[in-house]
Amino acid sequence: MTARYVLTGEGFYFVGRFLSVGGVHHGGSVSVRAFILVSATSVSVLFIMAAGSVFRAGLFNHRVAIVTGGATGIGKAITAELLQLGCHVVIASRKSERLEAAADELSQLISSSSSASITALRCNIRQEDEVRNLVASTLRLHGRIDYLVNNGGGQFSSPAANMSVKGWNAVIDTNLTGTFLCCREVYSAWMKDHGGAIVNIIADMWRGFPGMAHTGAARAAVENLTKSLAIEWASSGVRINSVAPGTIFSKTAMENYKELGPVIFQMAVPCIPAKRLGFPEEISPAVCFLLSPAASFISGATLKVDAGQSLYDSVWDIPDHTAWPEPPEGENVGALRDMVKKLKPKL
Ligand SMILES: CCC/C=C/C(=O)SCCNC(=O)CCNC(=O)[C@H](O)C(C)(C)COP(=O)([O-])OP(=O)([O-])OC[C@H]1O[C@@H](n2cnc3c(N)ncnc32)[C@H](O)[C@@H]1OP(=O)([O-])[O-]
Ligand SMILES: NC(=O)C1=CN([C@@H]2O[C@H](COP(=O)(O)OP(=O)(O)OC[C@H]3O[C@@H](n4cnc5c(N)ncnc54)[C@H](OP(=O)(O)O)[C@@H]3O)[C@@H](O)[C@H]2O)C=CC1
Repeated sequence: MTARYVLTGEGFYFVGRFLSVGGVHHGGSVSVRAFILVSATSVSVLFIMAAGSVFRAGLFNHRVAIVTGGATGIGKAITAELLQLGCHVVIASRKSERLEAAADELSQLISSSSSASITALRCNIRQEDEVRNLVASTLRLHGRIDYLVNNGGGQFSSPAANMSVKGWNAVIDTNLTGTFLCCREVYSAWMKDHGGAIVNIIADMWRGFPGMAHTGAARAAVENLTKSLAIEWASSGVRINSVAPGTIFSKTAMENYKELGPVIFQMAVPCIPAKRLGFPEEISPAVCFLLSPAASFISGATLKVDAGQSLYDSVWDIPDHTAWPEPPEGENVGALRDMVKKLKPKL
């Protein structure tokens, strides 16, 4: 059953709390699905999920967020969810056309009674002066910055041996240094004195990132940066956490890899315990949770949102080879040779 509601009052923090929700509050504008459990003696609302957000509408009213890369893919889903929660969102990236198109589209999500707004600002996070301008412009516009989502970034696919220094640096400068610059500027200009919450998007780089080693190195560094800043900035009331997505499909993510895009995404599916790709709308609730008061005691943490992918298989195939040095001679190597001799006739 689908209906239209505005969720107000207490209750809608995240899915885990749904079963303790006592009442449903009706109004007008956020589309939700209600699952109704009917038994012989009672009819009860089992749980309710907003199409755009599972959180309480108005949770981020009058708050201000910067989302880098907020015009596409995961960043766009985060922006949409923040807007539905009443937040003023500034989206920032390099391509003005994309930014403006997304701002136009996403502004349709804002109901006339909402205090939310969306602003598009061009910024290359690799450029220190552009990051400084982004933060200054946001403060001029809204007078505060409560949240920063470092989502802008990316990489190209290449064996490490073929990477030029320029290509390596482009990825490190974007994913690591860009994230650092955004954190530092937002902290210095606002959060140092007023607190706030930061989420850094990293990746499933727990077993390395073969085929995209530059991004694996950068994301692992951002995870460590997150921990350092969680300690250094705790006394300012700043919480900072990371979200590590698994393989998340979006049109723009696929296009980034050009003709390899469909192959890269298709190859990942067997390695995902869910046996399907993830979607940006499956990342944004984790980000909103970490920004929200529901995460008030969480800092320096990483939330994997990958359906268990990081615990499972790798897309990187290692062909059979004899390139490794022989093991040291001894009784165990001898025993192995004997075992192989006995097994061989049966193979
Ligand atoms: C599915 C798996 C999980 C998915 C994870 C995701 O993140 S999905 C999200 C995916 N979304 C994104 O990743 C979105 C954002 N990504 C990007 O903007 C780019 O991928 C970027 C980070 C490389 C920056 O690029 P840019 O053009 O602004 O950078 P630039 O002009 O400053 O220097 C570029 C230098 O880097 C090199 N090089 C670049 N491309 C290739 C290549 N294909 N081949 C080889 N090399 C390449 C080359 O050396 C080049 O210099 P050259 O030889 O031209 O003088
Ligand atoms: N999709 C996936 O499977 C995974 C994605 N990630 C990461 O999540 C983030 C979002 O990716 P996704 O939505 O999938 O892919 P997209 O390609 O849609 O998003 C990347 C975004 O980053 C922006 N961006 C790139 N470089 C810069 C820069 N120098 N300055 C400012 N903005 C920049 C891009 O905008 P513009 O080009 O206009 O600058 C774009 O909006 C990225 O950091 C990505 O690497 C992590 C793990 C898995």
